[in-house]
Amino acid sequence: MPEDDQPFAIVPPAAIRDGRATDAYFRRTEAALDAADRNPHVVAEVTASQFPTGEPALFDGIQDAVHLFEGLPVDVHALPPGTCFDGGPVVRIEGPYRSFARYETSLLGFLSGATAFATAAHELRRAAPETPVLSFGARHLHPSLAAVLERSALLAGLDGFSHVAAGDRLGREASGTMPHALVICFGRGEQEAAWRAFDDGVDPDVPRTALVDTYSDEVDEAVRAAEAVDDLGGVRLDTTGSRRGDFRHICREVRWELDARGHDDVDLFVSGGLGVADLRELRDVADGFGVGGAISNADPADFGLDIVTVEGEPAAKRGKLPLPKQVYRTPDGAHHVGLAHEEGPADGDPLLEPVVADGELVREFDLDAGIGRAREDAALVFEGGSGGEDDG
Ligand SMILES: O=P(O)(O)OC[C@H]1O[C@H](OP(=O)(O)OP(=O)(O)O)[C@H](O)[C@@H]1O
Repeated sequence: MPEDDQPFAIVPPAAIRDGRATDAYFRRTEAALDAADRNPHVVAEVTASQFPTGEPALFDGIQDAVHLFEGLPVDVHALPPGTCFDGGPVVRIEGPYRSFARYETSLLGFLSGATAFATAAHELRRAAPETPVLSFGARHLHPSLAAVLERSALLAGLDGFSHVAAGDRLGREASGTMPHALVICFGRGEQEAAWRAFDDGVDPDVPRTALVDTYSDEVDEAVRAAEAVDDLGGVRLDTTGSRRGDFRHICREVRWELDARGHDDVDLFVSGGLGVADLRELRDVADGFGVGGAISNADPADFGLDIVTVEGEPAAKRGKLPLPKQVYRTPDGAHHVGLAHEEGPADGDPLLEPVVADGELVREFDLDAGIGRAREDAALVFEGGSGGEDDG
C-alpha cells in the first residue's frame, strides 16, 4: 500500500498474512532454494534460550501466529496460551521448508512481544494476588499493539485494562479513573468542581474514583473528594516520584484520615511507575493498582526458530539440540523436555498440542479459557499446586 494511502507507519495485516512482513534474507533463501530446485521436508522448533528473571515465562501470542500457517502444507504443534515454560520448544512446525520460511520473522514477533507482556503481568499478579491490578501501559507502546498488550495482561490474570480500542478488539470494556488534565481544566482550588463534573458526566455504572494528588496534599484532597462526591468509590494517588517520600506512609495516612471521617468505604487506588517490589510493599494498604511500564516495557522474549530434522534425519546448528521434542507437565509442576518419538514421564501431560493440520486451524483460542489455564498452570508451577500466595 503506498504510504500516502494510510498515514501511519504500520505494516498492514495483508503483508503479514502473505509473508512480506519478513526479513529480506528469507526472500533470498526462497530464491536460492528455487534456483537449486530444493525444498526439504523439515521439522523446526521455536525455543527461548534466555529467561532473564530466572523464573518460568508465560507463553502467549500463538492465537495470532497460528493464522500465518493457514493454507500452508504444514502441521504445527504449540503450547496453549497461558502455559508456563522455562525451556524446550513452544512451537513445532513440520512441512516443506520453502512453504513457511518467510513466516519466521512474524512468527517470532507475534510470540516475543505477547509472551513478554504476559510474563511481566504475571509477575505483578503474583506480587499482589488479592488486589485488583489494571493495565495502564498502552501509552508506552505503538498503538497498533494495544490489543496484544491488554490481552496478555488479562491472560496473566490482571483484572482490567485502560485501552478503549483494545477493548473493542477483545470484546471487553476498558476501565479507568480520570487524568490530571481533567482536574487542571478546572484549576487550582477547584478540584471539587472537577470531581463533581466527573460524577455528573460519566455513565452511572463507572466507579467514581477521584484523582487526589494534583495540587495539594493527598490527605487533604482525599478527604475533600470524599466530602464533595456522594458515594465516592475511591481515590487515586499517582503522586509524582519527586514528591513521593515514604509512599507507603502516605497511603496509610490517607487511609487513616478517610476512616477517621467515616469514609472507610472509599477505596485507595495507587498508580505511577509501580513495579513488582512496589506492589509487594503496598498490597496491604492499597485496594487497587494501575501499572503501565512494568508490563509494556518488558524486554521481548528471546525466541528463535531452528530446524531439527531434514528429510527425517537429525539436523541442527551447533549449540542446538536436533530431533523433534515434546514437553511435559508433571503433577509436581516440573517441566520435562524429551524426544517426541520416545515415551515421556508416566505421570506427565504432553504440552505441545496440534494447532494446525495440513494448513487447517484445528484449535480455537478463547481468552477466558487461556486465563483459566494460566491460573491453573501457574499454581502447579509456582506453588507446586497449592495455589498459595507468593511472598517474594
Ligand atoms: O507509570 P506507569 O506504571 O507506566 O503508569 C502509566 C501511567 O498511569 C498514570 O498516569 P495518569 O493517568 O495519572 O496520567 P496523567 O498524569 O497524564 O494524568 C501514571 O502516572 C503513569 O503515567
